[in-house]
Amino acid sequence: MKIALVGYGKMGKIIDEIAQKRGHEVVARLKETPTSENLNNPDVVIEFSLPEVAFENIKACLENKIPVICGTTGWLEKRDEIEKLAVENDTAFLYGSNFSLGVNLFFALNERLADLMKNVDEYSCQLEEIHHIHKKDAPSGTAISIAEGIINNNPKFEAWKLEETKGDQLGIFAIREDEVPGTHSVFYRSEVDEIEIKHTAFNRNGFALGAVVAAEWIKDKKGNFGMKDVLGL
Ligand SMILES: NC(=O)C1=CN([C@@H]2O[C@H](COP(=O)(O)OP(=O)(O)OC[C@H]3O[C@@H](n4cnc5c(N)ncnc54)[C@H](OP(=O)(O)O)[C@@H]3O)[C@@H](O)[C@H]2O)C=CC1
Ligand SMILES: O=C(O)C1=N[C@H](C(=O)O)C[C@H](O)C1
Repeated sequence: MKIALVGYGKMGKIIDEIAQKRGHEVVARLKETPTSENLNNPDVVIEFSLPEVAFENIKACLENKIPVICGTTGWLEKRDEIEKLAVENDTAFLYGSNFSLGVNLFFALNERLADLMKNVDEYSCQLEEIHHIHKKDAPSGTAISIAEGIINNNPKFEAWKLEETKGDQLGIFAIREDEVPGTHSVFYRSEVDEIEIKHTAFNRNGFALGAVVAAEWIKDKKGNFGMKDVLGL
């Protein structure tokens, strides 16, 4: 496949390497808004840029009828508009807050545990995410996905907020530390014990591989998708 990379920072560079190892041609490496010219006629775009520019980047690609794999987080208030554009332009869009296989298995485990806990009043629930000091958004997109998984499976919670859990607001602590690639924990605490489920990324390779696998999957698809569709979870 011909892959265009929109956003060429920590993630873009690793995706470039993995895509080429898997036999793909990387036809663009952009650090600016994509156009029909600078994209260089790709089969698919993989977008890992910044929260403040992702919407315009994705919009430009979809309006050129090019399918997009988006990993950029922190822009989801405009997701509905993007998903409408994908349908209107007869192309495909796939957003993943986290493309690693491990985190997507963690998402399924988290939802099952939340369902088990919905009738158990002895435990409080708290989320924690730890990332490198360069990260622009908080909480992480992965933490938001985890929170949404709990909210959708446990009616005790209506929404999420930064900091401690209070009433029907599920708390997320966002910690920025050194060069941490991404660690996510869910804690259930009672007066007598604690249950923790945790995912620790050792590096960014799992994120990058998942994005390239999603790009291979989305070819010839139409509509809006997530990593659950790619992995069959
Ligand atoms: N879904 C997932 O699995 C993962 C998602 N992410 C998310 O991906 C995003 C990128 O992360 P990361 O690579 O670490 O961030 P970086 O800051 O390392 O890279 C961002 C890149 O975007 C470039 N950029 C700036 N403006 C534009 C623009 N208008 N159009 C296109 N590119 C632009 C930057 O260029 P310049 O260097 O000139 O500023 C830089 O190359 C973040 O939102 C992060 O949360 C990260 C890891 C995994
Ligand atoms: O910025 C990062 O690095 C990461 N961001 C994503 C997120 O916001 O969840 C995914 C991963 O945790 C790394």
